[in-house]
This record gives sequence, C-alpha cells and structure tokens, in this order.
Amino acid sequence: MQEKVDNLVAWLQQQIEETGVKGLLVGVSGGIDSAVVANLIQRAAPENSLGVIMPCKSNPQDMEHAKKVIDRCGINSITVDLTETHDVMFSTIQKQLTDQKHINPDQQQLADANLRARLRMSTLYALAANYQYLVVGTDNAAEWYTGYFTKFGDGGVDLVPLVHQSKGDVKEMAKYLDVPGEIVNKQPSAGLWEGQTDETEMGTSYAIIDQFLKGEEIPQKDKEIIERMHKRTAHKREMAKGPENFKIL
Ligand SMILES: Nc1ncnc2c1ncn2[C@@H]1O[C@H](COP(=O)(O)OP(=O)(O)OC[C@H]2O[C@@H]([n+]3cccc(C(=O)O)c3)[C@H](O)[C@@H]2O)[C@@H](O)[C@H]1O
Ligand SMILES: Nc1ncnc2c1ncn2[C@@H]1O[C@H](COP(=O)(O)OP(=O)(O)OP(=O)(O)O)[C@@H](O)[C@H]1O
Ligand SMILES: [Mg+2]
Repeated sequence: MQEKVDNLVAWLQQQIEETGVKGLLVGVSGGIDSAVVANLIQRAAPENSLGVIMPCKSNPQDMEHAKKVIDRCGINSITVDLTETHDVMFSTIQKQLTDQKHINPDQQQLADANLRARLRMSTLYALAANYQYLVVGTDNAAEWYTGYFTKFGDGGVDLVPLVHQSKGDVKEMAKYLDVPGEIVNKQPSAGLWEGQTDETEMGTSYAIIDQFLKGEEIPQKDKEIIERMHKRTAHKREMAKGPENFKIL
C-alpha cells in the first residue's frame, strides 16, 4: 500500500511540474473517495493544496465528516455553501419551464441533482483559476466504467488519480491513510437527494463491480446492469461529437 500511495503522490507531483501550475484542489464531501484524494494531494503539495467543502442542501453529517477529513489530514480548506445559489438557479429554470408548460416532473429530481454537481464543478474551477491550481477528481475505476458520475459535474476535472483503483482498493488506501473509520465504513452516497445510496440507485454493489473489473465471475443480472451502464455512458468518457464529413484536419 505504501508503494501505491507513494506512486500516486509522485504522479500528482509530476502533473504539477509538467503543467506548470502551483498546486491542486479537490471537493471534500465527507465520503471516502474525496478523503483519499485530499490526503494524496496534501502529500503531493503540502503548502499548495486545498480541500473545498461545498454543502448544497446536504446532510449535516456529511459536512461534519468533511471537516474531520480536513482536520485529520491537515490540508488547507475553504467552505462555499451553494444552497442558495442552487435554489435561485433551479427555481428560475423551473419557473420558465412551468410558464411554458414544458416541465417534465419525472426528470426534476435528476436535473436538480446534476445541477448540484455542476455548481460544485464551477466553484472548483473558479477557485482553481484564483490559486492557479488543477482540479482533481475522485472517480474510481468502478464509477468510471459504469459512468456513475455527472457529466461535466463531478466528472468535469483535470486529473483522475483513482481511475484505475477499484472501490476496494480505495477503501484499503483510506485505512492506510488513517481516514476516520466512520467515513471508511459508511455507505457510499452521491448525497444528491435524501437517502440516496450509490448501490441502491445502481442496482448492484461496488464489490460486484470490482469483481467484474478484475475479470471474475459475477451473477448474470449484475453483469447486464454493469454492461448496460457502461454502454449508456460511453459519451461521458469521450470528447463531444461533431459531424465527421466537415473535418478540416
Ligand atoms: N448518447 C449520448 N451522446 C452524447 N450525450 C448524451 C448521450 N446520452 C445522453 N447524453 C447527455 O448526457 C446527459 C446525461 O448524463 P448526466 O447529466 O451525467 O446524467 P445521468 O447520467 O442521467 O445522471 C448522473 C448519474 O450519476 C450519479 N452521480 C452523480 C454525481 C455524483 C455521483 C457520486 O457517485 O457521487 C453519482 C447520479 O446519481 C446519477 O445516477 C443527458 O442529459 C444528455 O445531455
Ligand atoms: N458537499 C460536497 N462538498 C464538496 N465536494 C463534494 C460534495 N459532494 C460531492 N462532492 C464532490 O463530488 C465527488 C463525487 O462524490 P462521490 O460520492 O462519488 O465521492 P465521495 O463522497 O468522496 O465517496 P463515496 O462515493 O463513498 O460517497 C466527491 O468525491 C467530491 O469531490
Ligand atoms: Mg459521496
């Protein structure tokens, strides 16, 4: 584990050097993935790293966990509360849709949730411009393969150090990095609505996705879910498409 952590820290330092930026920042949610990334960037750039706490109608316990992560790893931090910003923006959009009688009630929960993730992304880039830092993402191999992230939201980042780590690997790394036990052991959640957990929403578990990614046998039902998610979200892992027949280069 020490070797893996040292390699990831060295890789982050190399990215700072190659890109000529001053440091790195990450959104700290109170979940395990961002706890690990906060520790990694703090090790990579102790004086030039930042953890950003961005509550947006969030569960208060997540905020407490986020603060614990920050205190335990000693990273500099800033809190930007996006609750009011989200309220104004989402209600303005809903009002226009309602006035035009175009509102689709079935899509509102997802639209609300993804707007939270995209407001966080915009906040991180505003801070990155200020400090001349890069935005570091927290997606692990399971989330990346299944596309379980918001396009241009939590997926809108400059670096993804954990993209080749399974959720199990992230958990082992968190223990090694001394992330508080209550964070290591809680149910993964995007926290985008009350009671949301990743595994209930996906209909499969991280343990099974990890097995699938390692080429191990898993139940047919889970295989179908994982392959369907992967196929449906291919666009999130690619550049935006343009018409092929107008290519000039
Ligand atoms: N074939 C295609 N080619 C190009 N673009 C395509 C497309 N199909 C949809 N799109 C576009 O993509 C959009 C759908 O993608 P997107 O906006 O991402 O939305 P979507 O994938 O529907 O939702 C995001 C999912 O990620 C989960 N999430 C989000 C954030 C954090 C976490 C977490 O684990 O913490 C999890 C969230 O709970 C939800 O299940 C469509 O509205 C459309 O604009
Ligand atoms: N309230 C928040 N404040 C700051 N960043 C956030 C917040 N909510 C989400 N994020 C960012 O979005 C990322 C994606 O969330 P995700 O839930 O996948 O990761 P996590 O919370 O770190 O771990 P877990 O998947 O175990 O819940 C987070 O890692 C974090 O960088
Ligand atoms: Mg989370």
